[in-house]
Amino acid sequence: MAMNNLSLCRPMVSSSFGVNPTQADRSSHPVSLFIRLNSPSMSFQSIKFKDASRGPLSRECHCIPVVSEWGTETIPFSLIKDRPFIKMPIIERTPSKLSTYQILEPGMIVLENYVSLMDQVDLVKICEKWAAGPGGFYLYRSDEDYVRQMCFGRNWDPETGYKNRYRSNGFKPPPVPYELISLAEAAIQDAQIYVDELPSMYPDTCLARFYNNFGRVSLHQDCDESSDSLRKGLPVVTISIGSIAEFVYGYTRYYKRLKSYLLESGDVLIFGGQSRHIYHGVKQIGSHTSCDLDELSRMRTGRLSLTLRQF
Ligand SMILES: O=C(O)CCC(=O)C(=O)O
Ligand SMILES: [Fe+2]
Repeated sequence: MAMNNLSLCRPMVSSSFGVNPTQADRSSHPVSLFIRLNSPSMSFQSIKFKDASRGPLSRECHCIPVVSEWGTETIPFSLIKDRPFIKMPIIERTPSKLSTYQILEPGMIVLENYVSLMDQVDLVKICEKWAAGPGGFYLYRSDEDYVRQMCFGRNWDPETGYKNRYRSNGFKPPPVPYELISLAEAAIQDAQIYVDELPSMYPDTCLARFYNNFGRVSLHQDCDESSDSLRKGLPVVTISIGSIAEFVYGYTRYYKRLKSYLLESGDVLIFGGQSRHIYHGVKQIGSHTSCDLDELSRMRTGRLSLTLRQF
């Protein structure tokens, strides 16, 4: 499988990148009421969040962590459930569903179904190359086995930001895979057609997170990048793979004013420009995922998010 075909996931903007009115329900609902209704494969019953009764998210800023047990090194963690030989069927690399987009706020957009199934499988494989090695996934909450992370390009951790070039185990993060760089750049270029004043950026760092079905990330702003990057509003690009995630966001930390959006496998979320400092978090992970992805990638049940930024 040719990895460099990743660029093919970029939709033809003029033909397949229109707004699909049926997708309009996906965003801007109050958090507590949000139900995704628009997908034939997903009804209210089929979205099972593990802990729907969770209260407001606590505040977390990447600059000011609220937990002290960050950075626990753990035993190797493979993204893959097991390693059977899978004969890959020939599948089109173009997205199977129509790519659409939703503008969430000025400078903030989701490119829905942007990454084709086969490119998602490739991205899982690329991450898996590093996942269980010394630079691979580690727990950042020692008492909660919910979210693991690893870095490409630059080391980042919630306690020290980008200050430590090496992980606590002495490992320097591998370079950002070029497939991820070109995907992020293509996504930004496509987004710039619809979003005013969205600057370009060259991703030199990528934070990969793997959430199991109890995973979440508290409300925070991404504010550890260089002052130049922040001042220019260089966008943050997150690729979602696997289980659906309830992403919450808003210009305030006030829980009731947050909006919510369900990110699905293959979606790319971008926020930059005026929204670069927006508060955001992952409230919960649902059990719904793509059976095809499950079968082809053998990724563990959960969500892989790949967040690219320019330091
Ligand atoms: O996983 C996500 O979608 C968001 C992750 C995030 O906010 C971050 O890494 O700063
Ligand atoms: Fe973030």
